[in-house]
Amino acid sequence: MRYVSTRGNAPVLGFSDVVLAGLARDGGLYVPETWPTLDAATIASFAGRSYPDVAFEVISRFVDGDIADADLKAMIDAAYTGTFRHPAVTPLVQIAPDHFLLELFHGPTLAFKDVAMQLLARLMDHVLGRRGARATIVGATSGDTGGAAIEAFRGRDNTDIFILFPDGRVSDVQRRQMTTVLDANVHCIALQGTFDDAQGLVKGMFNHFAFRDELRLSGVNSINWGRIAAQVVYYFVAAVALGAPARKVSFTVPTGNFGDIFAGYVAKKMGLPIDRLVIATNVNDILARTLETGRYEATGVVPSTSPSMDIEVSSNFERLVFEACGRDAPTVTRLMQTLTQSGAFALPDAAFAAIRSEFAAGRASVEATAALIRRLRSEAGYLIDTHGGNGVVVAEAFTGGPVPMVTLATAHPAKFPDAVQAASGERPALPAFLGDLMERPERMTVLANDLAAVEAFVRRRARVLA
Ligand SMILES: Cc1ncc(COP(=O)(O)O)c(C=O)c1O
Ligand SMILES: N[C@@H](CCOP(=O)(O)O)C(=O)O
Repeated sequence: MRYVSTRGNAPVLGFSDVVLAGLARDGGLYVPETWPTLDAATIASFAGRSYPDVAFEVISRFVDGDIADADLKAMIDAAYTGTFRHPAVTPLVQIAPDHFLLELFHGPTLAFKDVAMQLLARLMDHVLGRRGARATIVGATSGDTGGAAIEAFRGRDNTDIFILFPDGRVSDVQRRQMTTVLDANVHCIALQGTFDDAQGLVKGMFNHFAFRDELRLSGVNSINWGRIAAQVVYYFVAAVALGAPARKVSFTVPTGNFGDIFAGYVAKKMGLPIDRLVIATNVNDILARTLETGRYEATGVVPSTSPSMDIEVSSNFERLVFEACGRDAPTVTRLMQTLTQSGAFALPDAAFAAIRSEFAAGRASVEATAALIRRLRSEAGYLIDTHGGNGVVVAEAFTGGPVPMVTLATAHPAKFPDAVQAASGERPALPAFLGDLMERPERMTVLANDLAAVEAFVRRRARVLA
């Protein structure tokens, strides 16, 4: 399996190199040259098997021998055995006759990011160890990626990790999950800007080749194909539990950077019979507007009660545009340059039609999500977080037919206690192992939204230069 860039002008790489590369050198994102497929009998055989077993079946199609099967199996087992607080790893919960929640928050930092990050850290460590190399990881977070990455990479000898988060725009729990980890290889940067600014700086560091090569940069955001590959697994696990491949299943995904729902699209490309893929946005609804008008247009991010979805530059949308444009890399390059220059681009007609044939979309206001949280608590006895709540609000417009709907519950409600309490009257408690989180000492550095300042900070701290 080889990987090509969405912009067509970067080296073609194998899986191990793609996992270390993060962003492609032409500014694009790596995707498999062709989609691996699983036939119906193979998908049916997943029924009743453990999460690590299914993960190996799916992920090995993307690794394609680049890492020995025995090593890959061992890393998958270690990632998903004993690290998640539920034996099923990603259990399903029924909230209505035809509506299920896929709980993705049973990992160490209580968000779906743990599912991929627990494996990605092991994969990167393995590849670096094999090469006797070190890397400097830079990542941007709107709240959850950062904590999951720090937890997965803390204390590792081969990597230093620098996480940029928007100062004052993540919840206290999210911030403390990052800033209270005091291992020497962990560096938290409270950026004076938005998540889009943070992501822009990360991409700026990757596109500054002298810096990128000197620091041996790697990325752990969903620009990294390893993240997407690991997230594909739970679509298979959930759909098979509900009767696939004999029965179609729909998914609604709370969306920001488009990585999670793109993983669903990949599962469909691989042969999983997915009926609808529904994009759920909050008030930052650039993707819902794009699905309506064909025009991707930034209007400015507004803080909401679901801060992890407060995103306008939705990185992985580029992977979908690449597919929808018939893998025409020059067109993707032109559209992305237009976005950088003017803050907007118009999808070509055929690409717009292709996207609308695969996806639906909707938005959830802060008020609608608060009402939903209250209703779900009183009617179903279920306390959902604001991000999953956005998903359910949007999903309910698509339920009622013969196809079951699965909404991704992407975070534990205790990550957003104030918003969940304001909506439901109940303050969700952190699990016992995080009981003293609010008392632990914090360490972070506040930096301006300035590439040179961030690069200087990374250069001063990175052990790769020692
Ligand atoms: C809790 C939560 N839900 C949903 C999302 C959106 O996921 P994605 O960025 O993959 O679209 C995020 C951030 O990524 C998140 O942290
Ligand atoms: N919501 C995310 C934003 C980054 O997304 P990623 O999946 O590209 O890492 C976060 O919580 O940080």
